[in-house]
Amino acid sequence: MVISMKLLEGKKVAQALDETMTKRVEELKKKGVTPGLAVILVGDNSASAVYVRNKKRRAEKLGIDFQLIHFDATVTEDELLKKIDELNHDENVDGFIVQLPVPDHIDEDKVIEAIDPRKDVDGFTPISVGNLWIGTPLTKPATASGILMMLDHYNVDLDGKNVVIVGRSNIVGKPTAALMLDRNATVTITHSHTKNLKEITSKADVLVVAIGKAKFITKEYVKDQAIVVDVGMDRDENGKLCGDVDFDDVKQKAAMMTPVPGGVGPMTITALVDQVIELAEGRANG
Ligand SMILES: Nc1nc2c(c(=O)[nH]1)N[C@@H](CN(C=O)c1ccc(C(=O)N[C@@H](CCC(=O)O)C(=O)O)cc1)CN2
Repeated sequence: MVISMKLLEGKKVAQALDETMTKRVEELKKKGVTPGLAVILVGDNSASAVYVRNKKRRAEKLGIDFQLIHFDATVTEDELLKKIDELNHDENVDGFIVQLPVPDHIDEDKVIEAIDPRKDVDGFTPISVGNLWIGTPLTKPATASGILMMLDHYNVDLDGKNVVIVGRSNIVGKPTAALMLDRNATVTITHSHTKNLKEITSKADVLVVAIGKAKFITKEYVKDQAIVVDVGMDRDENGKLCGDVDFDDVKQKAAMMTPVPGGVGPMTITALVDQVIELAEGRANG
C-alpha cells in the first residue's frame, strides 16, 4: 500500500510564523512599545518547567519581555492572588498566565478568576470563555488557537466538516469546539461517558484527540482520509514521548496528521506569543 499521509508539522509552522511575529514586535518597538509576557510557575513539576522554559525561549527570540515568577510549591493562595493583582496593574505586562497544574492546596478556579480578562492570554477566565462562545473573543486558549493556526497554514477548510473532539477539558476540548463552530464546522464533543465512541469518531472528517491516554486512538477509530490532530503528551511503555493517537497504526488511514512531539505543542506556544503581541498592538494603538 502507498502511504501518502501528510504530516502537519507544527514545529515547522511555528518557525515559519516566527518571521512575521518578529516583524510585528519590531514595528511595536519603533512606537516605543515592547510586548510583555509574565508566567507564574508554582512548584517543581518537571513537565511544566520544560513548557515554561520553551515559552521563555520563544518570547525572548521574538523580542518580547519575559518575566518568570517562580513560587515554591508551599506558596499560599493569598500570596499567589497578591501577585496576580500586581500583574493585573503592571503597565509593562500585556498578558500573563499561571502555568497549570497548580498544587492541590490552591484553588485553580479562584486563581484563574483573579486574572484581569484583558490580560488573560490563556483565555481561561470565565469572561474570556463567555466571549469565546459568543464569537467575540478578546483572547483565545493557546492550544485551541494553535490548532486552528496550524490547520489554516495547511489550508484545511473547516466549513461544513464533521469534526469530532475526544476530550471535554476547559483547556483544549471545549475551546477547540468553540473555535471550530465559529468556522462553520459541525462539532461533536465526546468524553469518557460517551457510548459507541468508535462509531462516532469513525465518521469524523477532522478528529481532535485530547484525553491524556497513550496511543488510545487506533485505526479502527478513524475514517479513511481523515485529518487527525493529536493533543496528547504521554509516555509509551518504554517511557518515550507519544500522543493519544497510535501514530504508526493510524498513519495508514489518515490523510493528514500531527506528530508528537513536533505537532500541536509548538503551536500552543506560537498562539500564546501571538496573543501577547496582539494585546501589545492594542496598547500601541491606544
Ligand atoms: N496555563 C497553561 N497551562 C498549561 C497549558 C496552557 O496552555 N496554559 N497547556 C499545557 C502545557 N503546555 C503549555 O503550557 C504545553 C505543552 C506542550 C508543549 C510542547 O511544545 N510540547 C513539545 C514536546 C515537549 C517535550 O519534549 O516534553 C511537542 O509537542 O513537540 C508546549 C506547551 C498544560 N498546562
